[in-house]
Amino acid sequence: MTEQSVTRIQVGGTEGTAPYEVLVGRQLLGELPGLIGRAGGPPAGGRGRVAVLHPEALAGTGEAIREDLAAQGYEAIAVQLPNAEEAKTAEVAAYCWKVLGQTGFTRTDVIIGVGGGATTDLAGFVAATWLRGVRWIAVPTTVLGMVDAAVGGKTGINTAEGKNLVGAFHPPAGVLCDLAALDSLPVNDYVSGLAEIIKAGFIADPAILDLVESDPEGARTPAGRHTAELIERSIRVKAEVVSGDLKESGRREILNYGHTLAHAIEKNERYKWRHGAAVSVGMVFAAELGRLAGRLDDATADRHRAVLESVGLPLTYRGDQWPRLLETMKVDKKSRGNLLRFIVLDGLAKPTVLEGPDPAVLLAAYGEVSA
Ligand SMILES: NC(=O)c1ccc[n+]([C@@H]2O[C@H](COP(=O)([O-])OP(=O)(O)OC[C@H]3O[C@@H](n4cnc5c(N)ncnc54)[C@H](O)[C@@H]3O)[C@@H](O)[C@H]2O)c1
Ligand SMILES: O=C(O)C(=O)C[C@@H](O)[C@H](O)[C@H](O)COP(=O)(O)O
Ligand SMILES: [Zn+2]
Repeated sequence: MTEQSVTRIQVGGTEGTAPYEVLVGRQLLGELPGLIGRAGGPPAGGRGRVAVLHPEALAGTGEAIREDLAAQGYEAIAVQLPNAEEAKTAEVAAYCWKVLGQTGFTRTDVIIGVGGGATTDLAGFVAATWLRGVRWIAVPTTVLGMVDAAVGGKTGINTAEGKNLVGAFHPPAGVLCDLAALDSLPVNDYVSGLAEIIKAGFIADPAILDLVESDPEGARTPAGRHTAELIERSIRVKAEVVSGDLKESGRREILNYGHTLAHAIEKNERYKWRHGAAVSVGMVFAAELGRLAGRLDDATADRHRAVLESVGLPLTYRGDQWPRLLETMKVDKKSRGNLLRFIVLDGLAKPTVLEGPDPAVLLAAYGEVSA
């Protein structure tokens, strides 16, 4: 991809939803008005209303986008959200509904979520629920947001009982990934997104793992020589999966690799852990579970620790938390009644579901990630 070129990745429409594009490039914000129009925007002539939802850390960016849209004739408001997971609450959603109600937001108006995955999850959830569904556009500004959260239509909030337990499947009308946004991303947040990239490598595209292993230091920075390819390959993995299973009735579950334990860790840490850090530990756990269940070869299981550690992601969690983590995993969205279900690998890029593993095997796998 050259400096000014834009990569367009298609996400197919399914289950009554429209197809959309994920744009990857630089200086992409000029694409917003066109996307708003294609999003079934306001009546001809009228520019209508646009709500730019952004985190506190991106107040300048949010206001700049609002000003630009106002200059183009939109009635544009900016709504500041808390940073990170503090945005993914019912209270913040209710605040957004109040603002939209007071602004007279109608079904031809558009919500724009500008921020990381926590912001786009909340913005998408507000779009899914306001007036039973208005259109929205995602402008992810983190690695994790670009390669995963903004694509695929999963939106939602956390509750005291668990991660993402309230939400809706509500695909965006388009996704703008401006790689320039990554220049200001703190390194720990940047590295957190690498967990989802490495996940895509293990479940579907092993070339991603080769790229990370060839330059782990470079993988940790926006200036890395493989940055654009790592991001685009990961988006393509997600786009291909969600194009065939929007509502996770089957194959989409593979994108949840490492997440059963990850979400339990995030809840146990009161959502203070970065999602990617929890997913990293969750993937090592899932690899050990696959190995102990006789499904995964040693080389691929061992490769998990090597690749994740090479970019600075954690491999272990507190060893004294198993009972609480197990309880939380029971309300994981992949569970069916009392049946625990895990995504494991039958080999590299061969994800599958392991149903009802022996509790002793689960405990032994946890022992392998216990600090
Ligand atoms: N819906 C999905 O399919 C999906 C997929 C993966 C993850 N997620 C969710 O995404 C969330 C994690 O997203 P994340 O890793 O992007 O974290 P995040 O949204 O919490 O952002 C991390 C921090 O960086 C700040 N920030 C964002 N962009 C920045 C930038 N360009 N420069 C400087 N600071 C910036 C944010 O304000 C925040 O403080 C989790 O809640 C996870 O559950 C959702
Ligand atoms: O898009 C999906 O499907 C995923 O599982 C992607 C995950 O990386 C993401 O964290 C997702 O939010 C987890 O889904 P959940 O249904 O377990 O909340
Ligand atoms: Zn995830």
